[in-house]
Amino acid sequence: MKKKEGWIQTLLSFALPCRGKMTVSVLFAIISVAGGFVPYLGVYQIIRMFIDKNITTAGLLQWCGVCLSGYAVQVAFYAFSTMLAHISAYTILDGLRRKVADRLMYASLGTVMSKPIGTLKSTIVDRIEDIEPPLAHMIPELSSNVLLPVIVAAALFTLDWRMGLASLATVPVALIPMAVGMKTYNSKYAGYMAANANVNSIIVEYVEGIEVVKAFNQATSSYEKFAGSVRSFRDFTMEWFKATWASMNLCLSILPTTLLAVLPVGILLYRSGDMAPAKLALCLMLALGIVGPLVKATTFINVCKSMEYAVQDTRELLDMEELPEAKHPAQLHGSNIILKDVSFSYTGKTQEGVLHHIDLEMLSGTFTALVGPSGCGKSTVARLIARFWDVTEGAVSIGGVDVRDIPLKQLANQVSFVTQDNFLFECSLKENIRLGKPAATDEEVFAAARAAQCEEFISRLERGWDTPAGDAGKQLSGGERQRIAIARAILKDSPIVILDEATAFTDLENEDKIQQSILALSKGKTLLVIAHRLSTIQNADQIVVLQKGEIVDRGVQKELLSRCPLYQKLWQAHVGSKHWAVGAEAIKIKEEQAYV
Ligand SMILES: Nc1ncnc2c1ncn2[C@@H]1O[C@H](COP(=O)(O)OP(=O)(O)OP(=O)(O)O)[C@@H](O)[C@H]1O
Repeated sequence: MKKKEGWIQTLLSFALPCRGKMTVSVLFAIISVAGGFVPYLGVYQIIRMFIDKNITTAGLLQWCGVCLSGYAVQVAFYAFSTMLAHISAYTILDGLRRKVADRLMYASLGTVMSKPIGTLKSTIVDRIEDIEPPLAHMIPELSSNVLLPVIVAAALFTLDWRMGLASLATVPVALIPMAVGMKTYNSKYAGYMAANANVNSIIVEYVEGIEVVKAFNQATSSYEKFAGSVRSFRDFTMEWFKATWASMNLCLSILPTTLLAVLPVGILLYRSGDMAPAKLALCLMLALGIVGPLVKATTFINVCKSMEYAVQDTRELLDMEELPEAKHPAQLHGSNIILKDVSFSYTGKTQEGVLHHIDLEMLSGTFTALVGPSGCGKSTVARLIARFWDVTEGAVSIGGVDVRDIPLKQLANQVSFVTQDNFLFECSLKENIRLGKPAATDEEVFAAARAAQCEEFISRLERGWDTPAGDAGKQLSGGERQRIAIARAILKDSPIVILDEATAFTDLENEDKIQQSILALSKGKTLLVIAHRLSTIQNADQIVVLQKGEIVDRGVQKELLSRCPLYQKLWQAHVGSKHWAVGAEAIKIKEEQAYV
């Protein structure tokens, strides 16, 4: 089994495309730190001039200039270092988001759908963003905050090893309460992240389900659930804070007390004649210089931890298994679709199978309809043809080639899938239709929309074709949204069209328009309709009746009506529902009863 790599290794692999810029950024940070050290030396020389009574204006100006130059180098290189670190950080973030998006595209739909939408959103938007501050700030800041005390301590040891030791004397003392506070840090941080994820998912559920919440008057109980999770998040963080604030504050109070040891040692050395006053002044200045950066470095502990989680969550998405893909374009012969002894289970376990030994042939240019009770596996058949999942047993082929041997892009060009969701993207209606063929001219888009019977309702909208889908979505009926999706598929003009009908029931006018748009879409194509409205499939070349994942009969409508009890039942239910359509009240009742 492949050994799981550590998060730092993973982060470094993310940073690989920017390794040049990152290295230069670190180098600049080091130069900046070295520049920051120069003023200490300048001040030391000035103090020496005073003590030796050797003060000259030129000497003073010279050392002031040295101090200023050192400071200028520190500031300028720090700015360059942060700039490079930011450019690298955003380039890395951009690359990561693209890679995750690619993974979502090439992983099986099942793998993607097994991740809660809240988790996907929070990883792609928030968690990846969490990697930016550490990358952009930690490199220059951490390198200076760690490197500067190290250089200063080394300088102190060089000047006098006793002063060097004294300057570090309080550090181990400060580390004791810190170690106590950090004892449960990993488990507490994990708990914090879990509580945070819980709040996130409850917020997403609350917002996404707001329609149901309102419809079923669940505002109070849903709000309580939401408020409860926020409360428990607050309680958890408060408890953690209470448990650690004393030790962490103790650590932060002890860390800056370097003078407590340096001052007495320095005075003793001075009195014994081992240390000149100028050297003592320099040692005291240097000792003070250790404190600030060290305290700042402790704040990076949390930043590192949040980055660890962000890197791991991102890695998890990047590790999603991709569907194995053929490398070379396949030679397809027509657009026949053949399912040969196909069995399928969403879980991969045979005993939980949804389809059992399906043999089905759809010839090029013919119209096939799949009917059957709800949950019998109609949509699953369609998804296997579009290779949203791979079959568990058997094979699906298009144009004589197993779909697993057709590159995904080529397959996507072969098949138009109009699903029940009729998802509209956040752009204008015109652009939503153009998604079917990005290079299409406006005229081609309008022609497709006309063929899909969209023109009339789009012209009713104030901004017409340019209405943003979000605004339009609120004003469009389910049937109208479906016609937009059909227009998209007409424009795509692929040889195979799969239509998963949206609703079991629609008003007669809408049904007629949908019928006309399907007719325009399916001219000369291999058409597969997952039928909920049996009136739309009466003229199908073959109607396939599914029950519990098995084909129970197939034929044209006339044949099935004469011999297939299940089809007769479905037809009766459909015809019955038509009668109910007379009154608006009745429509509601029948919608609840419709089970096809
Ligand atoms: N992503 C999934 N993961 C696990 N099980 C699923 C998934 N999608 C569907 N199923 C199950 O597979 C079975 C067949 O579902 P499918 O959607 O193919 O039925 P259908 O005949 O199209 O139903 P409907 O007419 O209600 O749309 C059902 O029992 C369903 O619960």
